[in-house]
Amino acid sequence: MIKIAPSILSANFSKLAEEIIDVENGGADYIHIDVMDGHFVPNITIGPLIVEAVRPITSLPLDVHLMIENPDQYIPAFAKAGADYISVHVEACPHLHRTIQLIKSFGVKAGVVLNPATSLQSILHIIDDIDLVLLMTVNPGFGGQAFIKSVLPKIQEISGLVKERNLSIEIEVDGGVNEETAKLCISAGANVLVAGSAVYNQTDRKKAISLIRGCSK
Ligand SMILES: O=C(CO)[C@@H](O)[C@H](O)COP(=O)(O)O
Ligand SMILES: [Fe+2]
Repeated sequence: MIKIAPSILSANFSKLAEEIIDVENGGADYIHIDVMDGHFVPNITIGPLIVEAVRPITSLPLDVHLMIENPDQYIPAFAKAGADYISVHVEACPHLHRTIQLIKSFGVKAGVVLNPATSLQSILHIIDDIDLVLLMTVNPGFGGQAFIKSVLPKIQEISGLVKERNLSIEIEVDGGVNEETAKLCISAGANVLVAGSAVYNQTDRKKAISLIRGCSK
């Protein structure tokens, strides 16, 4: 079962509630929220206040992707704001195991994110502790970038590991996912596809979501 997580980064923020309801009605499985701090990545976006405002708008799980330095400082605020998943970049976590325990202490599902250049080796020690692995298929910071195909073997590698060890970890991909690149990600073993521009740049979001999921309409 392939899940689609539209990223609101590409939504029209002047009517955010409508934009979220539109993708929920269109069959989205999660709402992906990109949090950027202007330090870990060269862009600034959303804070806990927006997560809190979005929470009552939808019954879908809120999938919060933290692209920030020192995530431990802000995890409590995002958890209290209503995040269902909080994912942190391994590149921003010198004490990754502690950070994952902090996320889970709030009853929130814990994810780890790897930049395209980061190898799976960096998360092997915490593989039994996490709910989700997010593999970036662009360099984080902006929507609308081109998919980096060289990440595909890493998706296959984590997928093989998850099967071999019979783990219940979701494998999410993020960046440049569209109707075509989605097929490559699904074949490699991903089961959650984040899509920002490929959903929100279309007027018919239901059709866009179906096409990314691999349905014919
Ligand atoms: O985390 C990020 C970017 O850093 C993403 O979630 C983007 O928002 C995805 O946008 P598209 O590449 O699908 O347009
Ligand atoms: Fe993201």
